Amino acid sequence: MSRVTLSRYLIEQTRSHNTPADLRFLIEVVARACKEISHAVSKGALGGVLGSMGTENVQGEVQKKLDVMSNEILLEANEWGGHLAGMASEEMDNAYQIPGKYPKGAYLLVFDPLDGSSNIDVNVSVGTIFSVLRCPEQHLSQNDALNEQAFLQPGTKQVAAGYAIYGPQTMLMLTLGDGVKGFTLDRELGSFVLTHDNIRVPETTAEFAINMSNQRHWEAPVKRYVSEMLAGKEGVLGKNYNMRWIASMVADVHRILTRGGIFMYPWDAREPEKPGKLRLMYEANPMSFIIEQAGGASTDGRQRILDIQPNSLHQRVPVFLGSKEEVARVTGYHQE
Ligand SMILES: O=P(O)(O)OC[C@H]1O[C@](O)(COP(=O)(O)O)[C@@H](O)[C@@H]1O
Ligand SMILES: [Mg+2]
Ligand SMILES: [Mg+2]
Repeated sequence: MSRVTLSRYLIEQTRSHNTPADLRFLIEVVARACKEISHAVSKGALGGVLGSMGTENVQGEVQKKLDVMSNEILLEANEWGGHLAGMASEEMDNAYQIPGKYPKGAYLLVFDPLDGSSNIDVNVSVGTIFSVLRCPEQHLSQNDALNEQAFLQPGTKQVAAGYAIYGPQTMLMLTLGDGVKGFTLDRELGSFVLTHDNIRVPETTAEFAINMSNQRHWEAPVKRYVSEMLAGKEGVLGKNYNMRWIASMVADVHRILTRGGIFMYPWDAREPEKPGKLRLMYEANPMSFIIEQAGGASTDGRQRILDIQPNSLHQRVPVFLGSKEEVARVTGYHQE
């Protein structure tokens, strides 16, 4: 069997689907950075990479050493590639402009450098989530400093999105807007190899993922939906549901891409002023693009996530994504 590496797949895309060459190079650079992060994560205590930095990010969350390292790896790898005008990250207060360069690259890269990092010290799968947007024309001129405004585009404008998952295997899941492909890192070859073609999320499911400890703080539609699932065969939904919660969005979404399910992180009343826990730009948008491209659905309970017009870089959002039928059900409950 001839192996299709990520590079070969991207070259084919350039030839047959007119994927721009600079987008192809950009994805290659991100994939290379993910290999480096995978290597750092896999070293664990041997590499002295576990534990916290003793700092907080802009959102007041404790930064792990690997959060900061992963962020630096992505910045350094992409800074001089020539394909970007700027980057934004969950771990940086402000948008990052590629220094001293004209003309600027055509794209913007947005990422959660290490998702699920609270799981690092207990050796559970974590990952890198990324999203690629076109830099709006007016921000490409020589004199215009790149600011947050350039990034505030709805998820429908993404030209590519993906995540790398660092688990028993390191995988890269990618969409260029034409389905979802899965690549597994072959460590001997040093390449991501296409192993999962045409990934589809089943439309129905009997598996849900939510942090149940927040149940008492949820809104009524979410309480209703989860209690109906818990009622099982004897309840109104007429079937037994299974529950999983890894507390790493990449790992929970990866399971859903593999065998279906619904993932929920709703608004809750612990911090009522926060719309949700997950970040629109770094987590919800790229994952929603991937899930939709695999035949699933994604909403904030009221509207399609990809249609939301962002108003700030670090904006948060409630998330309901996965198998179409279940996402439609819980979204419908919010509308009743
Ligand atoms: O600990 P909780 O509240 O269940 O939250 C888990 C969620 O938080 C996250 O870890 C947030 O991501 P970060 O690790 O990038 O901050 C998601 O991956 C996950 O779904
Ligand atoms: Mg995250
Ligand atoms: Mg993170």
